[in-house]
Amino acid sequence: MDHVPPSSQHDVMKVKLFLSITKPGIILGNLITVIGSFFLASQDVLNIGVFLLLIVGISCVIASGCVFNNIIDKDIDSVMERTAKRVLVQGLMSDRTALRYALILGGLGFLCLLNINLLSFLFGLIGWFFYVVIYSLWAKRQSVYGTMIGSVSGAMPMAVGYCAGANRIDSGLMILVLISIFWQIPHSYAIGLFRSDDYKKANIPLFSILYENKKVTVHCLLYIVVFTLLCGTLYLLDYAGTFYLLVMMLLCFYWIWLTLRGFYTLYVKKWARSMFVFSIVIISSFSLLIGFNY
Ligand code: HEM
Ligand SMILES: CC(C)=CCC/C(C)=C/CC/C(C)=C/COP(=O)(O)OP(=O)(O)O
Repeated sequence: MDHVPPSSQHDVMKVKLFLSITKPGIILGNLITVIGSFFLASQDVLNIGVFLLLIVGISCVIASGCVFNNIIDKDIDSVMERTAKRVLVQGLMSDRTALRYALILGGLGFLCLLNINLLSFLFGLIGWFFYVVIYSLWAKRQSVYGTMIGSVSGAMPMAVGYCAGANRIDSGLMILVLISIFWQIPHSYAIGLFRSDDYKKANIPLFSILYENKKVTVHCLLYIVVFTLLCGTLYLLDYAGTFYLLVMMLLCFYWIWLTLRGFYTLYVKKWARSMFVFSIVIISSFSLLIGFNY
């Protein structure tokens, strides 16, 4: 027998809807990079108040962007198997409610970032603008460069974290942004390969759909080699220590080896999925290492 009263069950369902429409997986992934870059930039002094404002602020700003994306992408999401069960596609929430929710999340998030410093606020705004306006409204549907544009937005949470800790633009910030961009492109090309049927159905002009697998693999390899060099540069400029360098180089070489296997694999989707999983492993390890090994 079910002992939960129907009204509480209804409330739990509602909370779940409001949570899932914010894409919690993407928020959590970004939070790992935000925390790493904040700890790296904070060096000796860790301001707990700023840390809390940062976590709440950037989570709400990303959540706002993701709810807007859900509203804009409803037609695309409805034809892709992976996204067909999303809240708005299923009609479980009205667009109007979602829009109000996105505005409240954005307002709250930007207020928190503004209370940290102007740079954190501005980088948050750039990230939101790139994701909602340039990526979701235009590039994802129209341009083969959609992934590059999306990756600019995805790099901004790291810039926000860095500026919350250091409040300046310097070589450390620029390398972190580049590392994030060069990581995201193979991350999303891999997804494009193992979800190719979905993206074809939705008519999304992804690089990994328009070009043959070998060319995509060559591009992934180039991005990952540059990512490796950038990781090394962070050590050379003294932003990270020897333990960071050793572990990162091992992980990068493994990623390069995994990419090379793409040239002769017969199971492209299986290989692409392993590239996606490893991209998550390497960015999480990177964030932990820069955060704890000054
Ligand atoms: C720093 C930026 C990024 C981070 C930290 C990140 C992190 C993640 C994480 C942790 C997941 C798994 C959780 C989930 O599926 O909800 C994921 C999935 C995904 N990411 Fe990323 N991502 C970033 C950028 C991008 C970019 C630029 C794109 C595409 C242009 C992208 C597209 C996707 C898609 C489509 C999935 C779902 C994959 C699937 O299950 O089929 N991500 N990302
Ligand atoms: C400050 C700020 C708001 C930064 C943005 C952070 C962020 C959301 C990063 C992910 C970037 C991205 C292009 C994801 C794919 O979206 P998609 O719409 O192609 O994914 P989907 O198919 O799962 O909807």
